[in-house]
Amino acid sequence: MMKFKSPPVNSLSLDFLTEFSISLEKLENDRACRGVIITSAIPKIFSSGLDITEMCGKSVEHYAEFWRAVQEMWLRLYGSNMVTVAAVNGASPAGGCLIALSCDYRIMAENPKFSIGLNEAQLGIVAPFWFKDTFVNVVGQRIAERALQLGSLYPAPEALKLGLVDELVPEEKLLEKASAVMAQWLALPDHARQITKSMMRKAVLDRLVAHREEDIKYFINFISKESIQKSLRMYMEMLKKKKS
Ligand SMILES: CCCCCCCCCCC/C=C/C(=O)SCCNC(=O)CCNC(=O)[C@H](O)C(C)(C)COP(=O)(O)OP(=O)(O)OC[C@H]1O[C@@H](n2cnc3c(N)ncnc32)[C@H](O)[C@@H]1OP(=O)(O)O
Repeated sequence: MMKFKSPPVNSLSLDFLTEFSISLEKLENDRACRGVIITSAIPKIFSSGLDITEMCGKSVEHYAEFWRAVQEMWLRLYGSNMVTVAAVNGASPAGGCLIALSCDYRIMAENPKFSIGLNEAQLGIVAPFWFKDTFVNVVGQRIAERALQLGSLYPAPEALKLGLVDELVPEEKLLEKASAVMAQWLALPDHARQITKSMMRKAVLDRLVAHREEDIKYFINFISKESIQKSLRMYMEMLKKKKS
């Protein structure tokens, strides 16, 4: 089991992403480890998504390093040979949602206050093609088109209806259920499951691998625009104001 613990809200900073990727690599190389359950140690928060401060007012070199780390995390998780189960025990916007979507199975706590989705459009930014592809592979083209354009965050019951998560369980039963699902998936021979998983995900993974440097350039170009920087600053101010 991997438990995110980066207070206050498990934002995906460069350090967090690097540590996450290294942990995934270690587990992947450990023949005794056939599956991983991903959850959070922070109450009410799975992950608040990419750390916005990493995308604000930094150098081009920093943006490149950060984006490469985001790509690396996704390539490792989406391309993992292990069985991956997300036990979503709190809010899961944007990059948090991407992590859940990249797993093989998503179980969410049945709390309508917890929401999940790719809300980038609400921040005035665009979910990259590989976020979009991952989303489409889970919910299908029509639901993804609407959800991504509106940047919708869905409360747990709605997320279930759309197929964004596979099931809801009472929060106190989340890990028990995740373990039961893991046991069910691990009952199959690894080889057949892994080849099937790779077959289903290969095209989407290959697309980023083939365009990785181009994608970094797009990101830098996009995020460096003054209009985008302004949107992000306003969004951060709004988050801070919400408290007072
Ligand atoms: C041509 C096309 C080219 C495309 C190129 C690519 C373009 C760029 C693509 C970028 C993709 C981005 C993906 C992302 O993941 S962006 C991040 C999106 N995340 C969010 O919108 C979530 C924001 N946060 C919240 O909604 C709430 O914080 C949350 C519900 C998660 C928790 O609420 P709670 O009330 O418990 O906590 P607070 O809001 O008070 O937050 C506590 C402190 O944490 C700070 N915070 C929150 N989220 C983030 C974040 N994502 N990054 C950095 N910091 C964050 C918040 O400001 C509070 O800070 P202070 O205590 O200092 O006030």
